[in-house]
Amino acid sequence: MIEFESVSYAFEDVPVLENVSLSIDDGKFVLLAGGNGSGKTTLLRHCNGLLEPDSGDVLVDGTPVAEDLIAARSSVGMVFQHPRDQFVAATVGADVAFGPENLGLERREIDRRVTAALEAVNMAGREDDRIDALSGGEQSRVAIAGALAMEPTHLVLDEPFTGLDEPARRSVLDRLESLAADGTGVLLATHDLRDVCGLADRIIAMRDGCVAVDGPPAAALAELEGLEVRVPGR
Ligand SMILES: Nc1ncnc2c1ncn2[C@@H]1O[C@H](COP(=O)(O)OP(=O)(O)OP(=O)(O)O)[C@@H](O)[C@H]1O
Repeated sequence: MIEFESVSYAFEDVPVLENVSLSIDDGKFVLLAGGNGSGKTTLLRHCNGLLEPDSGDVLVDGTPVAEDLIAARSSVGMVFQHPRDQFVAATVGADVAFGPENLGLERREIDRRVTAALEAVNMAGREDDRIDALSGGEQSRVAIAGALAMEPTHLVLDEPFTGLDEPARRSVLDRLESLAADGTGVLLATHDLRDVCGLADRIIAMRDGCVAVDGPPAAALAELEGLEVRVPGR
């Protein structure tokens, strides 16, 4: 479980998160909606300690993130908005292996995880491909595989469809749908709910650093007016 307890955070004295409290159960598909600058990225970055609250606490599986960063980062896999921001190696296999290598796992276990993570994103057997030769959709899926190789309980994604054409968007969405069906929790930040809300168990919407709406999709969608979020039918 990921829990935010009265979390506030400011960039240079400008409040960005204000008294955010919420908890996200394992195995749920949760959409984090909100317009530009509403605080989605900042909230996500608190889930695995990339940012620390000025006040309040973020807990993963009951432990404050700052107390055990390694545990939080094993439990919460992060996929950034632009996959290129997260690649550390030139080839697919080396990149996906990077996280498990840093956990100090044995080679056989690392190889097993890389194979499984690439299978999960439909990139099986592509270990030797150069990342810079992949399409945008393939890069996004490799970025997701890099997070999956840590065998996280939650996969946290920040606007993963940015810059993708429709087929690529569809293929990333299909992968997320099957991961969620297999029990991985998904927390996905987006300002465009049009073809993702059918997958969600819950929508949390932010406005000005606060949680403005939180509930099951049908109820939440009815309350999103004025939040700069694209919803089905609009
Ligand atoms: N590194 C930073 N320094 C100063 N201000 C920042 C920084 N990062 C974000 N902010 C500010 O914090 C606020 C929230 O930004 P954040 O990126 O969390 O919102 P967002 O909902 O993810 O928006 P977007 O959809 O545009 O990515 C914005 O006003 C933004 O300008």
